[in-house]
Amino acid sequence: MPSLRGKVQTVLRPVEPDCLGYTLTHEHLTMNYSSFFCPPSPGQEPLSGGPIEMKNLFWIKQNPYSHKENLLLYQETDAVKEELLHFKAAGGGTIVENTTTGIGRDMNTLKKLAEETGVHIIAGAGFYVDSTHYSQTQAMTVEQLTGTIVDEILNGADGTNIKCGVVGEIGCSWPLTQSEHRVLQATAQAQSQLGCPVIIHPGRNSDSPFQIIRILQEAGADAAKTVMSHLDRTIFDTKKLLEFAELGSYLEYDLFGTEFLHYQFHPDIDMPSDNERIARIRMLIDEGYEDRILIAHDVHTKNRLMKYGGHGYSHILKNIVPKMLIRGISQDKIDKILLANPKQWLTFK
Ligand SMILES: CC(=O)NCCS(=O)(=O)O
Repeated sequence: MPSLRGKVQTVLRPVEPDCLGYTLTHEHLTMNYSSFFCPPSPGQEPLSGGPIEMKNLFWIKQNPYSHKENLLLYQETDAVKEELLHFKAAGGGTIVENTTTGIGRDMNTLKKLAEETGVHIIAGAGFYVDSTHYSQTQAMTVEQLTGTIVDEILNGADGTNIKCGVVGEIGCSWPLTQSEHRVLQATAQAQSQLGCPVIIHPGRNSDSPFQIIRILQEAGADAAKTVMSHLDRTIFDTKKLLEFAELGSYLEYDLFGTEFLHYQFHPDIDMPSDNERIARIRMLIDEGYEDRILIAHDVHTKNRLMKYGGHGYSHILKNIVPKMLIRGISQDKIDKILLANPKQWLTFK
């Protein structure tokens, strides 16, 4: 088995890190999120069925998890292909596809999309949050879970010979469950065997990222090769965010394009706007963390696609980068965030 050291593993083949180009480190191209359906507020039930139309788009934007069809991104491969070509035309090179076991990972579709668009696609190994763990997953030991993750990277996932190139997004709830704890330990063991990149979906509590990094490190992981996703909705207090940054993981703001009044998964959380995300990133750069920042959109519902009036996969390149420049983030720093940092993270050690 040739070593992956110094390479990035896409769904087509291992490639040289220099060929990645602008990289979004947290997206989904095909996924089934139906198990996270949130029943709508009383009186709004009729809105959750039926097709996505102009007249219900605003409601879906505010209640993305209450519209049944909106959760079935896997039905939109043709639109996703078109939008990947749009991403490429906007200067994009690579997408890390974070769909793991439990939310409908589809390796064959990822391979086809990579072949047909020329965009580098990197697939995720491992498991999403506990509520999606199969009973077999719940029953597995850390060693067995490690074996599965390693196999998905070295030999291929889901009965294919198409290989994953990162571990994650590894799903964590708050409070963390025992099964998620074992998956984290297995993630750390796989990382220490393979030198691979890891990406984590934390629970919706500001203590969750700290707990996760501690568990990973105790099990042998390298925080410097690990991404903490979804910081947009997880750590709001500046002092606490800087304390977390000190632990050494990548700091990912990956919900660009998500702007709504009411965050259905956690009503106590006010989802920030894109302008607030840019201000946070600016603060982290000013504090010296420019080598640790990553950004993405985490497209995972249909309404985020351009086909349905959403921003697609090009919003960061077309709209966020120009706004970052206006807010005093230099092109040099932007290139770190979209080019150098992803390349560094994705290269096997
Ligand atoms: C696919 C996925 O994990 N979506 C949820 C993102 S969120 O930050 O927990 O809302």
